Amino acid sequence: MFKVIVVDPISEEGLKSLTDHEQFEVDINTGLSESELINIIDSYDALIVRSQTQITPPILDAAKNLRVVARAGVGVDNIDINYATKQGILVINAPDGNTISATEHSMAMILSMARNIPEAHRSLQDGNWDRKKYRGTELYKKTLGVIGAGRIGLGVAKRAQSFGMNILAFDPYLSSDDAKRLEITRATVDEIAEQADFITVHTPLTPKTKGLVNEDFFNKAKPNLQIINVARGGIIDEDALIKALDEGKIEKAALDVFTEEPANNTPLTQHEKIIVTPHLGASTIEAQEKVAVSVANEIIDIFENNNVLHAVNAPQMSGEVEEELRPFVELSRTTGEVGIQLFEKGPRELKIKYHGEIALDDTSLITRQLVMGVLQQDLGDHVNLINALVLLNEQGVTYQIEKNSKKYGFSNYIELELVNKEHSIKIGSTVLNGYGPRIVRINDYPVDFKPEKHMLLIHHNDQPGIVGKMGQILGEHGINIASMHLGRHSIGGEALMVLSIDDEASEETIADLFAIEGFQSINKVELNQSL
Ligand SMILES: NC(=O)C1=CN([C@@H]2O[C@H](COP(=O)(O)OP(=O)(O)OC[C@H]3O[C@@H](n4cnc5c(N)ncnc54)[C@H](O)[C@@H]3O)[C@@H](O)[C@H]2O)C=CC1
Ligand SMILES: O=C(O)CCC(=O)C(=O)O
Repeated sequence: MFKVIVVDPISEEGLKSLTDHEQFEVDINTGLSESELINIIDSYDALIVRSQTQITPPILDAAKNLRVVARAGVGVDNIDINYATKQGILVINAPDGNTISATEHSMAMILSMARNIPEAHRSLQDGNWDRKKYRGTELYKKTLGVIGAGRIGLGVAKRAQSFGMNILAFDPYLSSDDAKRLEITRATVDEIAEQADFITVHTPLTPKTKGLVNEDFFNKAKPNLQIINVARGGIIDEDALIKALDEGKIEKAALDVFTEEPANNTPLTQHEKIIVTPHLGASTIEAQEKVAVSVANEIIDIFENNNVLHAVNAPQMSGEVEEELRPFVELSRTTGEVGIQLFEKGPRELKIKYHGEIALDDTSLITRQLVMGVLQQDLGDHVNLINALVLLNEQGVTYQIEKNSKKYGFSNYIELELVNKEHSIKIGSTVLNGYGPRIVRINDYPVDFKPEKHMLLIHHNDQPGIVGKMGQILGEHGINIASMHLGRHSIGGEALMVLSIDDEASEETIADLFAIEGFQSINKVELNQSL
């Protein structure tokens, strides 16, 4: 039984798949303070929020059993993503459930602003009949600047086109092909500032987008500019906006979002040239149901099938893909475990190479498994697919990835190199058709073995009789050899022996083996499990 807590008001109808599911117990407990949530969170496996509840480090620290934080909406600014990631807690969102509602709200804001609807409504209610004062502006043949051409931005662009507007868009991910197909002109932020009659922003709030529309922008703007923000407070610098409106540099603004919400104590909500709504973009029956259905179904899929469709802090994972990549996934974690045990000291850098067909795949899951293998030795179960790269960074270890679709002797080849100032170790691995996962290279030695739970890797001189002596000593210690592989550079030169044994070798056994003439070093490798 998995326990889920819902801490913000969310469509209960939309949560039905979860509330009706026999494997899940759902508690709806909204309006909790931070300390109230801290007191109860440790018994829950999943947490569902909208935008009110702030998911802070103290809550995540107390959430000892939490696997998933689900945001029933797009923006995840109320969740401390970095901290959740560090704690190994998956964060998901519902990125398209409220797109249509936010798009339509943006159009409503543009139209209300252009036609002075809120002001005219209020004036008429006050007993006036003032038709001249509330003369508006047509959208037809005007230029709309869209900053952030994602789901909502493009939705607004499409609707604005049906009003006969020309669209300029700025988004680093908008390709020229897509722009052409959508009949949108790609433009810079400056070009939008200089040419647009209306502007709408639809980016997330990031260090790059914070204050993207600022005093400098307004100085370049046309005096008839009307601007809206239904994305996140702060993308338009609020002080600069008030100044530009007061100085007549632009004409009007419409805001659904604010840097501080609830926005009860700001001149923005009282300004005569600004129309406002209290973050209503996603507030429709349909959007709230869709986002609730989305997070409810995804939570079930995560706990039942390990499928993650809308991960915010992890690669997308699906049970199916994982099944397909399973041999590589297990092999890579094991490769990391073998690598760190052979390296002995802490590495400063990991160099990961993907060669052959696998280089064409999304390898993020495999990279994380390699890193998990490396870190698990010291960090144990705390490391998982969500936090592996963050914890690696915290250990002061960098990593780099090289991909080459050319084959490297095998149709697929993964190489992990652990590096520090003094030395480096390379472990090469592959999945052989019909034979499964294999380690095929250790440094410059070609080898071929399936990693097993108890192993010994012995550097020795290639000389007659050495294998017999080793077998005899292991026998005397009651240790059976399951398999043995030898790799050497040249006859009589340095060689590497890889032994799988049925039981762990004691320190005493290793000391006795080390006494064999010609043995240079012995590394004991203990894996969490055999492949
Ligand atoms: N007011 C409300 O109730 C709602 C607000 N939102 C907010 O609307 C915003 C957009 O949401 P979606 O369209 O669903 O997201 P999306 O992820 O589909 O689109 C965001 C777009 O912004 C672009 N972008 C990111 N950084 C940029 C930059 N520096 N300059 C230009 N473009 C940049 C991205 O490339 C992406 O195409 C988000 O902030 C979201 O939280 C979403 C739903 C409801
Ligand atoms: O849940 C809400 O009403 C806010 C929606 C929103 O801002 C978002 O999804 O980013």
